[in-house]
Amino acid sequence: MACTWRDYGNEVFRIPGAGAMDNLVLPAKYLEELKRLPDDVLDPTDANLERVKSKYVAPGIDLTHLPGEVKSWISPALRRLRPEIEDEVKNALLQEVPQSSEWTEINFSDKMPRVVAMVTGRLLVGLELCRSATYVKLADKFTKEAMAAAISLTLIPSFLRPIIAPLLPQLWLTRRRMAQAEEAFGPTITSRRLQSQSPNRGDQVDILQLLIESSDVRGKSNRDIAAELLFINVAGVHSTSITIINALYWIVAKPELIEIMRQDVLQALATSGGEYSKSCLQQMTKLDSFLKEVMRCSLLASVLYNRKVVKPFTLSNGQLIPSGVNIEIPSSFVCSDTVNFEDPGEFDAFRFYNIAREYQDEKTGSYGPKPNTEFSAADPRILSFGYGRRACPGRFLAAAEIKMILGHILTEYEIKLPPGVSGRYKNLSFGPYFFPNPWKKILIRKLKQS
Ligand code: HEM
Repeated sequence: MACTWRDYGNEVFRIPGAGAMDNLVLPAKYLEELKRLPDDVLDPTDANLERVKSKYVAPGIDLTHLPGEVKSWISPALRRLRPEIEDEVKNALLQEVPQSSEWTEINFSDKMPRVVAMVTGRLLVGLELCRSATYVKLADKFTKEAMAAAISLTLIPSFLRPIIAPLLPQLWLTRRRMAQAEEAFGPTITSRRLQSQSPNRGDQVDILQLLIESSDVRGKSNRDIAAELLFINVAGVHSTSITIINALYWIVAKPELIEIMRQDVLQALATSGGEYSKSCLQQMTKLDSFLKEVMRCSLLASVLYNRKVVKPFTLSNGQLIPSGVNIEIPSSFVCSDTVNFEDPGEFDAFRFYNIAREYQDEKTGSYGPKPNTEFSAADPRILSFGYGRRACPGRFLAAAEIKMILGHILTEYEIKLPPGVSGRYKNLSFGPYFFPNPWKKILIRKLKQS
């Protein structure tokens, strides 16, 4: 009989893999003690780069400093650039979504990665580049092809990878995209290098500029910088667009939610003069709860919180964890455990909204310290954004983008399942990854302005 997470979710167990080292799956009860271990004992960067097989996808390119650079840049950038994100959301939806008042079929798996590439690109590379057809195509295609290459490599035993990798068509594609990116972004990188040396250097605020400036110190080429940009897209665009598609598949399957979420967005916008300000986004409490439930019920992977063990350590139960192995936490088990959630098998859009309200002060209306009810919290009961010091630094940006994109779709369009279709489109899985079925369609039409 097949084993389930319920049989093993609370034990340490080993997954013999095709990798050089096995994966150890640790129960979530150890998260707090794992969180206290320094990076020279548990290393997320190595584990994440191994997961995307960067050694093969981008040979000879050092990507280890990227998490630090993204982390230092992202929060100030989000504070400064929120209006620009909103502007780009409007532009990207105009470009990618049919504007007809007649019902039209749309495949969001094709369209959403391009929308998110443009919106995230506005922060990463600025207005001019993020709207160029070549940038959007490269960001979209490289993200998909790099994920496909990583998954294919995972299936090949590690000792055979150096021999088989050069024969893999997925790797030819990613290498071709990197060469195209160097050619396409090269002139911008070169001209910005010159500007940054000039006393009249403009106040560029995107990450491309930071990568260029740090590359002068690190002696990096245009090829290195172009590859770094593509990998930031892999981190940012893929998970954000999958989360939006998951949310759309849930909401059309439960159409009674559409009007409730639309009103939640409109009421929040009414308090901010129609602008997606920080406080307006925070006031979309029902949408926030819905999105967190989407994350819980449509996980991106069955195991998360990947770390490479650099030095051996001992768990509080006395078990020695040796160096060299990868560890991970069984997110599929954690987020469906009755210890963490009541009726975990139910999709309850208001689950976190209702929990948060229990913590609301009746007199002032303000919330006390809420137990991780926000979508963007790095919640150990769901783990979609990881956990601890090295949790996803892009989660606040992702939350802002997702709310703005869904907010615009809900308030400017009507959406529904095609005739004859009912229920939620089932997600597909490959290895530990889950993703929305890329062949499914939704009907959309522009809302009539009253
Ligand atoms: C819904 C969208 C997103 C999801 C679900 C997501 C998920 C994750 C997860 C699970 C991790 C590993 C954390 C850990 O192991 O503790 C991570 C790390 C990371 N994410 Fe995200 N992410 C999202 C969006 C973004 C965006 C928009 C960016 C930036 C543009 C970004 C940049 C990063 C970076 C740089 C890391 C590595 C952090 C480190 O090693 O310190 N992510 N993300």
